Amino acid sequence: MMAVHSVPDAFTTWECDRIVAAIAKMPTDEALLVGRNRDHNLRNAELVWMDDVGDLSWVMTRLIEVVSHSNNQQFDFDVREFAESPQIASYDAAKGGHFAWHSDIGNGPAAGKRKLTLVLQLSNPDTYDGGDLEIMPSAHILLANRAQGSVSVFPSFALHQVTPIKRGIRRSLTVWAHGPPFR
Ligand SMILES: O=C(O)CCC(=O)C(=O)O
Ligand SMILES: [Fe+2]
Repeated sequence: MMAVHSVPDAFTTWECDRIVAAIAKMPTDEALLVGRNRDHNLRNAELVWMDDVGDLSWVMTRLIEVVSHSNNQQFDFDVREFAESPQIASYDAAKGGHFAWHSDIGNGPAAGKRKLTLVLQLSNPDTYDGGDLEIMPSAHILLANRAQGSVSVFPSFALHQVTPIKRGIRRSLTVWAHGPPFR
């Protein structure tokens, strides 16, 4: 069954705060969508690519462990590499932050090989309203754990969205695991 694999305490709140502090100094890109379209009806967020930030290699090490464990526990997909930098997104209520229903499998050389999507909740859920990550791995919509430090892993083809944020700022880290196309 293609559900969502949830890891409640993948990172501590202290670790999440360290990641947010490291990216706070970086200039942001306006969110580019799969296929590099800009469409604020679909997504409004600001992005930092983790590979552009100074030493966060400990984060990548942990992300690889979590994805490997989730894949072994639940998916058993043929995943072989992390072909793209993790992305840290900020959704700001003051800017209409959201991301409408989409799948992460795109047309580019890397986006076309996405097999698993991992999302880490970087923000304390008491500091924002809305901004829910909803995932539809089958006919039902699942609400991702909002707890800071929790991780949700799901097939990259599954539709998912971030509902409009109503108060505050929500930050998330997304990383994809890649492999040969499904067949
Ligand atoms: O911010 C999130 O929770 C999801 C991000 C996302 O879906 C993506 O970057 O493709
Ligand atoms: Fe996505």
